[in-house]
Amino acid sequence: MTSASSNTTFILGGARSGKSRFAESLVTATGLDRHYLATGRAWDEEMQARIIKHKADRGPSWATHEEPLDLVGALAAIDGARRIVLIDCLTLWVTNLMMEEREMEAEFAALAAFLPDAKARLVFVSNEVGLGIVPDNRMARDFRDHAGRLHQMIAAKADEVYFIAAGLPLKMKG
Ligand SMILES: Nc1nc2c(ncn2[C@@H]2O[C@H](COP(=O)(O)OP(=O)(O)OP(=O)(O)O)[C@@H](O)[C@H]2O)c(=O)[nH]1
Repeated sequence: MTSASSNTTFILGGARSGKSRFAESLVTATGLDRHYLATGRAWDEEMQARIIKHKADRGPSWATHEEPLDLVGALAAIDGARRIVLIDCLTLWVTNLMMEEREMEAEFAALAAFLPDAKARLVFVSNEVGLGIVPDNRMARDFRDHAGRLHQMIAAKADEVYFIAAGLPLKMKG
């Protein structure tokens, strides 16, 4: 559970590591107004079905927001005291920014600048994609590097950081 004073939590883990479930239980335990900010897009039927199930599993006590690119704009629109926002997930945001050929460092800097001013508590979820072998193509290497830089920035600013493996949280900071 996050401590009462923590404002930003970062949850990092592999695919199907249980990070989203851990993040959702952490948010629920705070008793604050729950907001889910999805960066993912329903690009095929499998993803559509997965999203429908995720929404049903979260239930009506969550407000759902979907924003693939303007993360800071979406956070600013949701922001407010007594609120907690689960952002799921940063690697999909990085993917979407790369597809639109956005200036990554500027996007990351805008997010870094927003964090200290946020009135809502923020819980970021992301995929650790840097533990395998070096990808054999340029785009995948760029993606891995952007994600790694963004993760370092968020972890440095977060009050609490967890790494999730096999459904088990390892607290790394806070
Ligand atoms: N657009 C949209 N996407 C959603 C919604 N709910 C969940 N998602 C997406 O579903 C993704 C997580 O689902 P999964 O692929 O099943 O989980 P995972 O991240 O591989 O696995 P875990 O580590 O176990 O959480 C998130 O990154 C979200 O972007 C929603 O309401 N709308």
